[in-house]
Amino acid sequence: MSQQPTTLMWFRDDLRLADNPALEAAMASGQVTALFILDEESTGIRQLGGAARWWLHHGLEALSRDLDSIGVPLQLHRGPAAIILPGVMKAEGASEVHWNRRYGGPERTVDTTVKELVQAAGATAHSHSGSLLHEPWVPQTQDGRPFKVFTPFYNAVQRLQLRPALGEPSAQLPPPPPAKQHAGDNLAQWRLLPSKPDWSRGLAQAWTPGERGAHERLQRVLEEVAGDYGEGRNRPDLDGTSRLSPALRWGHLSPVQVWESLSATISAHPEQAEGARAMMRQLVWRDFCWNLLYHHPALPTRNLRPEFDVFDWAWPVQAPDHDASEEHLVQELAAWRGGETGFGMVDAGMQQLWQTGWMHNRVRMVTASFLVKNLGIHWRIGEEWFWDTLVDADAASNPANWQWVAGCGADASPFFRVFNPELQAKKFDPRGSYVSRFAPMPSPEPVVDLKISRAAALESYARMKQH
Ligand SMILES: Cc1cc2nc3c(=O)[nH]c(=O)nc-3n(C[C@H](O)[C@H](O)[C@H](O)COP(=O)(O)OP(=O)(O)OC[C@H]3O[C@@H](n4cnc5c(N)ncnc54)[C@H](O)[C@@H]3O)c2cc1C
Repeated sequence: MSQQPTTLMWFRDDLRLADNPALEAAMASGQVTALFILDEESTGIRQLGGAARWWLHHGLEALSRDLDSIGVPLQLHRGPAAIILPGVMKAEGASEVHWNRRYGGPERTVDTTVKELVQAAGATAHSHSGSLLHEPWVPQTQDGRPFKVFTPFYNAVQRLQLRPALGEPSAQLPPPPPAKQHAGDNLAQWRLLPSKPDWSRGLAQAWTPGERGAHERLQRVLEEVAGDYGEGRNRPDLDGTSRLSPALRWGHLSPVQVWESLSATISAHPEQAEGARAMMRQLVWRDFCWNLLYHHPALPTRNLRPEFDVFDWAWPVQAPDHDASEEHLVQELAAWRGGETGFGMVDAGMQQLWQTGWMHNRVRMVTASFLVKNLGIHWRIGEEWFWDTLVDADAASNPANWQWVAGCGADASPFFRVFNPELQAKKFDPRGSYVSRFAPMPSPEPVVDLKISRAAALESYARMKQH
């Protein structure tokens, strides 16, 4: 039997076997060796947050087991991808590498460099579309520009043809030779898990990272959540949303798989169509955020609306009785992070985030609005905290949503919407069960006066508009 050429599959944000276009193509063309590179050194690549590292550790363990079952070895390497990947190709004698595309600025630069190096070495690099519903350059306005507002983007996406989801690849034969010596790191060497203290118990109780856990949750969502999503989605006290965000973030599921499953639910159970369609619309929000990042690579750090650069969150100074000293702001920030602001909905959200690595969307909006508008602290500081603590933190959805709440984002969100955490709690946690589950008791003294701080925010905004 002739020896098949070795092909590399480079995993990144797509830790799954099924509906993985790059893996499918790699397996069609040769004997596959899989690779994951922990790259925290290439220019501009953002270091993963603590909760993300926890997820990555377990996600890679699961991936490695799943790959084992189809006879594909997984190598782990750490360092700049532009050095590591060509090195692995050489060591393996690989003539091809496949990956699913990434859309952040620094990641795209790395991928372009890697492609050039691979080609210069006489091999080929193939990129595939596997992590979004549609590539970010596909939905366009009538005059060929990227969208800046969600609703027309959503309408345009509705008119596009979605690729069909792929199944799981069959096992490769003959079985691979035993792992070569020095074929990468051991996962434990990366020390992705927290120790001293180990704060991950709540995360471990809440989540099962990996493709299997993701499919189990998807099944449950289809059976029990999607139909009522229209009403349940705003209720943090209920299991009313999919909680698939980390599975989508790490690519244990593709958005195409979720979309297809929801479409099938609509066909089989038309009475669930409203809820399922509302959930599909949220998947388009995910694509929209990646569109924004693709077309505005500075999204994680720069206001999308430049007029906000002038005023840049300096308004607490304006509130008559507000202590705007740096020391006081640091205390307020600590109260926000620690869930000790004295506002039940904010505190419950921040505690849920700390304990489980996830927070309900409505509460994310409330806590973000509170930080930016009532405490007058820059959205970037909140974004960084979420980046560190969310298991689903991603380079597009996190800053895009922070900017949306702050009012400086691309979407036409009215800045004047300052969420009132007390009213939000009454409306969306009517029995108080969410707040009493997560918020500390007794509730601390409120760190700020809602009315005064709101008025100060609005006044500063009005002044900015006059600028
Ligand atoms: C300040 C702030 C920060 C956020 N940071 C992130 C983040 O880092 N990563 C992240 O995935 N989401 C983020 N979101 C969006 C949203 O809160 C989460 O996607 C959602 O709460 C995840 O829960 P779920 O899976 O149950 O969502 P569901 O309501 O079940 O929605 C289904 C899927 O659609 C996508 N989705 C839903 N809402 C949004 C949205 N507003 N923007 C982008 N995608 C969306 C998610 O992939 C989600 O899993 C943020 C929202 C806010 C207000």
